[in-house]
Formats: sequence, structure tokens, C-alpha cells
Amino acid sequence: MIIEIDNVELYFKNKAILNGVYLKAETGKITGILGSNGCGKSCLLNIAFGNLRAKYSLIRVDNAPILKPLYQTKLVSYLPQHHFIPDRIRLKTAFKLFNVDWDAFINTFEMLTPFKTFYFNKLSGGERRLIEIYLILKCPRKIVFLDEPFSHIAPLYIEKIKTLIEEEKHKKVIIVTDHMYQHIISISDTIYLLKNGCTKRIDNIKELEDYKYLSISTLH
Ligand SMILES: Nc1ncnc2c1ncn2[C@@H]1O[C@H](COP(=O)(O)OP(=O)(O)OP(=O)(O)O)[C@@H](O)[C@H]1O
Repeated sequence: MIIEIDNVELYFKNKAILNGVYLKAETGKITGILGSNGCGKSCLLNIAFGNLRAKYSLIRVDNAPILKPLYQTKLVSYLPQHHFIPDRIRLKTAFKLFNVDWDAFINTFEMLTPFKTFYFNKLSGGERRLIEIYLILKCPRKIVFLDEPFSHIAPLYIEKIKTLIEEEKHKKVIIVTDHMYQHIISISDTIYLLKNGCTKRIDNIKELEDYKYLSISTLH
């Protein structure tokens, strides 16, 4: 499967946020988006998901234009930056709703075993985030958008999440953005830098310094 996000123009009042975006992502490859604070990464994912309307935008899946919000097609799952599972849902219920296997989860994250019947508001922020990431990644959708999956997560768990993303990419289109650029660089097959409202495909990571996303000599 291939998804293309094309020709996006987004304004808030008269301020242009996005004005020249093209991004292509496909099954088997992880697509990373990098960019500084406020450059429009979350807006772009929201536009692609279908819950933010841009002045113009064109979403194609396997060359066919998607004329309704992508979330209505049941093709996509989306991890927003904020917690999205309500406080008063038990973990086991959430796994059922997302059609995700609890036992497989526990195999990877054994330490969360006791929480099966807990409500979400009994978890720490990081535990809650971890479960949200897992559900979005593992639920049976062909396209996955991940907005900052590594923030607030402990290093060992980040490594586990990276492994899961790399496993899932063989059957899913995965688009991921995060400020932890080393992790994005290490897992991505394709990287786009979002700057001045436009996407630039990065073929050599040194360009991240040339475009002043990173300061000179950050990458050795
Ligand atoms: N509803 C809104 N009304 C007005 N401006 C908005 C709105 N939502 C976002 N913006 C502005 O659009 C710009 C892009 O926001 P966005 O959240 O997409 O940035 P981002 O690249 O995800 O940033 P960060 O990495 O800091 O999360 C920001 O300048 C933000 O202030």
C-alpha cells in the first residue's frame, strides 16, 4: 500500500503553516518526519487523518484520491500527542476494543501484567502512553501515524517500541514524527524534513545540518 499526502496548504487566520507538502509512504518502509517546534508536523498528520481541514489537500491511497476523511475508511490508526483513551476504561476492555491480544502484549511488557483490570487513570503517564502506542501500532489497520511515540518513555521501552515498529512495517505503512531525532533516523527508511511549510526529502542525513534543523557537527 502507498499513501501520498500532496499539495497541502494550511492557514490559521492569515498565517501560512503548510504550503508545499508532498510526502509518500509505503508498506515495508518507515517514513520519518522531522522538524522544529511549531513547523506543522501534528497539523500535517491531522490533515492526513482527516480531523483537520486544510485549504487544499490531496490524500491518495494506491493512486486513488480519498474523498472522505481517511479515518472513515478504517484504514488508519493515529497516535496523537495527547492521551486519548478515557480514564474510566479498563486496560482489558481497551485491548478488546482495539482488537489487540493482551497476552502478546504481556510477553513484551511483562511488568504491566498486574494492570489488566485497572482503569487507565491508575497508570503513570508513561505507562499509559506505552499502552496507547502499543494499541495504535498493533490494531488491525494498514496505515499507522505516530506523533511523538518516544516522548515520556524510558530508554528500554523505547528500544522495545522501535523493535515493534520495525516488525509492523512489513505489513503496514508507518509514518512517525518525534523530536528524538536519533531514534527517527535509526528506524526510518525515508526521512522528510518539514521546514518553512514545505517537506524536503532527506537523502543524506548531513542535510539536516545544512537545512539548520541540527547545528553543525551534531552528526559525526
Ligand atoms: N487551532 C489552531 N489555531 C491556530 N494556530 C494553530 C492551531 N493549531 C496549530 N496552530 C499553529 O500551527 C503551527 C503548527 O502546529 P503543530 O502542532 O502542527 O506543530 P508541530 O510541528 O507538531 O510542533 P511540536 O513539535 O512543537 O509539537 C504552530 O505555530 C501552532 O501554533
